[in-house]
Amino acid sequence: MLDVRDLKKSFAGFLAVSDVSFSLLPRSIMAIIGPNGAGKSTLFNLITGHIQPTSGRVFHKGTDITAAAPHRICRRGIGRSFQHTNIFPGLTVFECIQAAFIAHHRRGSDFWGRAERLYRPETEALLERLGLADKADLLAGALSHGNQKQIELGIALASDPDILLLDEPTAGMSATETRETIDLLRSIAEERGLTLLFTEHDMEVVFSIAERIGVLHQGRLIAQGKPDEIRADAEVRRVYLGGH
Ligand SMILES: Nc1ncnc2c1ncn2[C@@H]1O[C@H](COP(=O)(O)OP(=O)(O)OP(=O)(O)O)[C@@H](O)[C@H]1O
Repeated sequence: MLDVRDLKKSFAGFLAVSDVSFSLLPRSIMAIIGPNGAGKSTLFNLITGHIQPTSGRVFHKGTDITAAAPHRICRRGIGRSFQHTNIFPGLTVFECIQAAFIAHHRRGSDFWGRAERLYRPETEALLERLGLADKADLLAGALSHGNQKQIELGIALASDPDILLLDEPTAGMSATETRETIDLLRSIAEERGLTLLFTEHDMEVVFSIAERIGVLHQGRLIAQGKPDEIRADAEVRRVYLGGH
């Protein structure tokens, strides 16, 4: 589904990502973990075309997508949600998701169509699935942080991705919201046959949902493998996991 080969990004001589290689099988769930500044966001930005690599390649289903424009990569089926929520606070929850459907289907410039009539059933179904149906008419900006992250997940799902990149999907959530979000992600991924790649600082989240884990340290992927293998890896324990 995704093949990252020898990816490298240098910022004025500083190697933020260094020779990173890994592959994602269809329907797999992989976490990228590592301390602050390890290069996780840079790696995601390289995959989604938001920054250009110094060298290395990214393949999506066998096609080289290295350095393609972000909207093209999104349209190919690589969706993303960000660490800091990226919603329109002045729109209702319904309008946020509806706008994402409209944007994905490029209907925004449809002069004769009334935007508010478009994609209503799709929007309603997705809100229902996210557990946000009862909040559809509330302003997105007035919702809890956890609900706003769910809206963001909905915006990413509206583009019907086959891979979803999630940057700290449970950051800032309460324990209950975190548990609900993990359950939601797992079940939506299964239903839609999604491949998930996510970063996360909460090790409980990582070890409860990831089938594979990659550990970034100073830009290098120092280990990758199944959760048990990562837990037992001496170098990973030394640089990152500590007591986990
Ligand atoms: N545009 C940039 N110019 C220069 N240095 C950068 C740039 N973007 C990131 N870096 C540096 O690259 C390194 C990796 O940063 P990155 O944000 O990818 O780490 P991260 O693992 O996502 O951290 P966090 O967990 O805090 O989000 C850091 O040292 C950062 O200062």
